[in-house]
Amino acid sequence: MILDLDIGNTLSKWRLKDAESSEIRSRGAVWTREEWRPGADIPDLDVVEAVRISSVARAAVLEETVTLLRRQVRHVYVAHSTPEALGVVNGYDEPGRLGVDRWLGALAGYQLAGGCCAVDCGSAITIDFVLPGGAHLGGFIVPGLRLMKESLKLGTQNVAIDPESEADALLEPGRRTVDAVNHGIYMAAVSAINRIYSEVCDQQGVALPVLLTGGDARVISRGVQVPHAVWPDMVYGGLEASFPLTFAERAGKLSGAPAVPKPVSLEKIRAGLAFSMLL
Ligand SMILES: Nc1ncnc2c1ncn2[C@@H]1O[C@H](COP(=O)(O)OP(=O)(O)O)[C@@H](O)[C@H]1O
Ligand SMILES: CC(C)(COP(=O)(O)O)[C@@H](O)C(=O)NCCC(=O)O
Ligand SMILES: [K+]
Repeated sequence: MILDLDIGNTLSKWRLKDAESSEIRSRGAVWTREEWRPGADIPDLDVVEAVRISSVARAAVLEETVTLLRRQVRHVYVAHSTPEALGVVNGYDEPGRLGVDRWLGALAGYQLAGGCCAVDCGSAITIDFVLPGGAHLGGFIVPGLRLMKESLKLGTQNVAIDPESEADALLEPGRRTVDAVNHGIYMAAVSAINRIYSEVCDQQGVALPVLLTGGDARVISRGVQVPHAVWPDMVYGGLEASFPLTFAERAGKLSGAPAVPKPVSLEKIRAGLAFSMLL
């Protein structure tokens, strides 16, 4: 079995993948912490022959995790942001400083769609752009829904946005604190994504497919107006592409990859942008 780990600032996600059949056998998530208990937090390591890790948590968390895993697992692969990989050129002045989850998302998105806009809706919402030739432009970092809510300190922390809510309902003015906050932060997040996408496509003269991932991808998806696909395994896709282990991975097949969304025309994006400037 292959154990894939995606250690975020809030949640550490894991999945077990069958090295022979490439099927996903199980998956889970625990709060990001410094110490793991195999068997309780993550699967028993006896069945694991290789681990692939993406981590943006504090360096100590990654160190502890790698030390623990190396005792029991033969192959431990840790992803890092590099100046170039798989046809993508990292747009950061200091490529190693780009969050590795963003880098893996960009690699997966490029592998799947060519140029793309990769949006990761987790503790932070990150919006990264890769042009069809493989140039990563850099991106945008906005606080995630949960961080925005916590920063307000209005006692509404524990009332999450219902992931089933209709986007229309979330656009109405709230008549109590919790709704005012939830609708406000939701609008802040989706307006930022919609606007940033249009601005960058306009600047670059290209309409890019949009891919969403992260814990809040589904609810944010309802408010994103441009065509897009939700790809919960996008970061794992970057791990697969960087460290291909199974037959399917070596053939370039990324698990759980959605159909590539067809972007609207650049003319339409520009018309939308021009219209929003008039208001
Ligand atoms: N069941 C859940 N438990 C915790 N957070 C959740 C859950 N469902 C959605 N979320 C949202 O997803 C975010 C975490 O998403 P994730 O992509 O795992 O973030 P990160 O990679 O930063 O740890 C939380 O901040 C919260 O807004
Ligand atoms: C921006 C992030 C905090 C997002 O992390 P996440 O929300 O997935 O936990 C992470 O990618 C990170 O720590 N990046 C380093 C800074 C940068 O990318 O510029
Ligand atoms: K993120």
